[in-house]
Amino acid sequence: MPSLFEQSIYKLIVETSTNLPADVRRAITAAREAEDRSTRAGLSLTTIAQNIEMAECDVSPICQDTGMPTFVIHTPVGANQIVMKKEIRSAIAQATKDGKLRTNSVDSLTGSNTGDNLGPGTPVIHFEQWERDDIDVRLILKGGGCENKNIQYSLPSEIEGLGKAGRDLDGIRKCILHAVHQAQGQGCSAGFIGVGIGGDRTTGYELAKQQLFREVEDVNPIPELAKLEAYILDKANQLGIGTMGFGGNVTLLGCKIGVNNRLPASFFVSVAYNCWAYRRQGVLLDGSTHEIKSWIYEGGSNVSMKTAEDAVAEDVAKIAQEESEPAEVVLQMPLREEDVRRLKVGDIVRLNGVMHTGRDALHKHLMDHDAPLDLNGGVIYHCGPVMVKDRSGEWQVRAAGPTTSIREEPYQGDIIKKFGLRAVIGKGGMGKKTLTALQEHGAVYLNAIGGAAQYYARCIKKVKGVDFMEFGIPEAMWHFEVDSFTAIVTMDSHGNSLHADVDLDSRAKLEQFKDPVFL
Ligand SMILES: O=C(O)C[C@H](O)C(=O)O
Ligand code: SF4
Repeated sequence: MPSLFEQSIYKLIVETSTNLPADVRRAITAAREAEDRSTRAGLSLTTIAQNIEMAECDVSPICQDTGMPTFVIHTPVGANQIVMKKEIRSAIAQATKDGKLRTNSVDSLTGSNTGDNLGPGTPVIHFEQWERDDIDVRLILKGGGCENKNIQYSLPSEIEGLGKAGRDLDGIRKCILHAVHQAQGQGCSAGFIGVGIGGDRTTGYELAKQQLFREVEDVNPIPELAKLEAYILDKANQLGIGTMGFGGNVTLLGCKIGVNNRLPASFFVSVAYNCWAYRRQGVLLDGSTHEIKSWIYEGGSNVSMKTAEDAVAEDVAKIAQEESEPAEVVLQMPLREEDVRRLKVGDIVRLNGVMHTGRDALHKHLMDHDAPLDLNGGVIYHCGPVMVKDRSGEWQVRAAGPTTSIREEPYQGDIIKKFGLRAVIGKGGMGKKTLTALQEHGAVYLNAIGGAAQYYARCIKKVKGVDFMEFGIPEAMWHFEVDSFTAIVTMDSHGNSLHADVDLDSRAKLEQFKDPVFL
C-alpha cells in the first residue's frame, strides 16, 4: 500500500494531466467568445473545449504529450525530502502504468524509452524549505512541442521585424513580441507565456517557467511589468496568428513576467511558451498526515466549457446537417491521387480506414530501410499516442493528438516520394521541401488540432497492429483504423500553404510594433 504522501501525489498527477484548472478554462472560453465560431480558429477552439471536457469525464490525458513532470515543493524544516523524492518517483511510475502519463523519458544517446517516466533528470523535482507546517506541492506538465518554442534573448540585440532592442523595458517588449511571433501555431496556440528578465541563462529560464505557476487572472505587483503584460496580451492578439496558426483574433491567452537581478555584462530575456493545454495544479498537504488539505488552483470541474452560444449552435448545426450536404470531403484510405489533387487549402477532410503513426525515429529509419507494409496511397499521422494494454493483452488508445510536423521536414518530402504517401497529418505545418514534394507527387498536408488527444482517440475504432515497438510507445508505428478522423488541408498539391501565408502576414503585422512604446 503506497504511503499517504504517495497517494496524494498520485492524485495531483492525475488531476493535472486530466482536468484543466478553472483559470485556464475561463481564458479559453473568453477566446472562443472573441473568435467567429465558423472560422477555422473558431472550429478548433470548439474542438479544444470539447476535448477538455472529454478528458475530465474519462479521467484521461488532455493531451497525449504529458510533458516533463516538474514539481516545485515547499516542505517544513527537517522534513525528509529523500523519502519524498522516492515516493514521487513511485507515483509517477504508477500514473504512467495507468495511462495517465505517456512514457516520456528517453535516453538521449541511445533513444531508448525507460517506459516508466523515470530516468536521469526525469521527473524534475525542486525542493525549498519554509517555516510552515504544511507541504506545498505544485506540478506543471509542459509538453515538448511548446517547450521547443521557448526562446532566450541576449540584449542588446537586433530583433527580426522589430529592429534594435536595447537593455531597457522597450527592448524587453520587442523580445516578447518576437517570441510570440516565432512560435506561430507550432506550440499549439493560443498559448500562455512566462517571461524571466535577468538572471543567467539557466536561472532566466527557471524564472520564466516559474511565472507559469501564477494565476492567469492575477495582476503583477510591479506596475511597469503589469503594464507590459497587458500591452503584450493586447498586441500579440493583433498578430493574426490565431489558434493552431490558422489565423484569427486570439493568439495569446496570458503573459506573466518576472524579474531578477543580472550580471553587469549579461541581460537575458527568457521566454517559456506554454500551449493552451496548460496543465498545472498544486496541493497543500497536512505536514504530518500528508493528506490533501486543499487544491492550490481552482479546479476545472466547476467551469463548464460550454458557452451560451453552444446550445443555439447545436440546434443550428442539426438543422444545417439535415438541410444540406456536409461541407467536408469524406475520403477512404488508402487515398487515390485524383481525389487528393482535387483538395485545396481550407478544405475539411474526414478520413476513414487505416492510417499509420510515424514521428522522428520512424522517419529517420524509413530514409534507408523498407517500410514494414505497403504505404502506397497511405497516410502517415505524426502522433505519439498514450497506449495501455488491457487485461486481455489488447492495446487500447488513451490519447492520440498530433505532434509538431516541422521536425520531419528534412525527411518528409523524400518519404512521400519513396513510399507513395498521399497525405501526412500533423500540426503546425511544414516547409518548402515538403510543399514541393506534395506538388510533385500529388499529396496533401492535413493539420489536426494540436492537443485534442481525447477527441482524436475517439475516432480510432481499432488498433490494427504495431511495428517498431523497440522505438518506444510514442515513436512506434501504430496502425489505427479510424472513423471520421477530421483535419484541415493547410498545404495542398497546388503549391499553397496556409502556414507560409499566416507567417508572412503576421510578420508584416509585427513590424507595426517597431516604434518605441516604453521610454
Ligand atoms: O510529443 C507529442 O506528442 C507532441 C508534442 O508536445 C508537440 O507539441 O509536438
Ligand atoms: S501537442 Fe500541443 S497541446 Fe500537446 S503538449 Fe504539445 S504543444 Fe501542448
